[in-house]
Amino acid sequence: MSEAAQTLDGWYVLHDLRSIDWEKWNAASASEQEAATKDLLKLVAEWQAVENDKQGSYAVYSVVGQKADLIFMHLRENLQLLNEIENAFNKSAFGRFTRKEYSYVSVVELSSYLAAPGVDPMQVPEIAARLKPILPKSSHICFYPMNKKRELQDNWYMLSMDDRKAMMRSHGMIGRSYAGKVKQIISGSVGLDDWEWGVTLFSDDALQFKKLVYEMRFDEVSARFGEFGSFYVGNLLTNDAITELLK
Ligand code: VOV
Repeated sequence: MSEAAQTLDGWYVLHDLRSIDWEKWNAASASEQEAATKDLLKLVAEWQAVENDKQGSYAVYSVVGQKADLIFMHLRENLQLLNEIENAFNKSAFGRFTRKEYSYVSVVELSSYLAAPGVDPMQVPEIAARLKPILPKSSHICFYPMNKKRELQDNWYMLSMDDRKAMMRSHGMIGRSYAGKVKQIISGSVGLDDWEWGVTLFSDDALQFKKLVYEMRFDEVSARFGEFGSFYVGNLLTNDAITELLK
């Protein structure tokens, strides 16, 4: 049996994708619409307060294209807290105007492939901070789930640790060349959801998502082993943008 990579695991993650039922919304009275908008902004304020206390983080984006209208990303210490967030949303005046399109449950993960030997990673402040990240409020988000192949010829899980380390080093080098342009949050979901990882990218320039993902397609770990689910790309929804959207 090949040696399993050790993982460091941080906050749990919920990606919650919704569509707005515009027919219902347009049929609602102005006061109902106003109450629903207020309720959504109240939820956002609660999420922001939790983030200010460093007990979790959140992101709200509108989705471009027809897969959904909104993507909410929440990070919390445990699954119960994530469940509370989705229940509160469902019960809210705004939640009643939405349809559930997709969700993804995972946990922020760092793998040990590139860890410095003899160092306790939890004692390195930057590593601890990466496990409980405050999500950047960048202009754009890109989210997709992925697997690593388990086929006869190309089975990631049967490669030696050294081979996997070498490939992850090359992967990390490409990623690092996007420093300052793209921030990545990798969350593990083996045993939690239908794919093995959630990949969430943030950038102020959406074109950088295409450039980064394209470049990685030529790198062995993605070229040989990567399998990808649907991509969701979106624009930041500030409070003003939420009010404008629902006007
Ligand atoms: C901004 C870009 C960026 C950077 C800097 C970066 C760096 C790194 C490092 C250094 C490491 C290894 C240690 C760790 O930190 O875990 C990883 C790990 C990982 N990555 Fe990555 N990645 C990026 C970006 C990045 C992208 C765009 C993708 C999607 C791949 C694609 O083809 O679409 C990805 C995937 C992953 C995954 C699934 C893992 C876990 C693999 C496992 O088997 O455990 N990643 N990644």
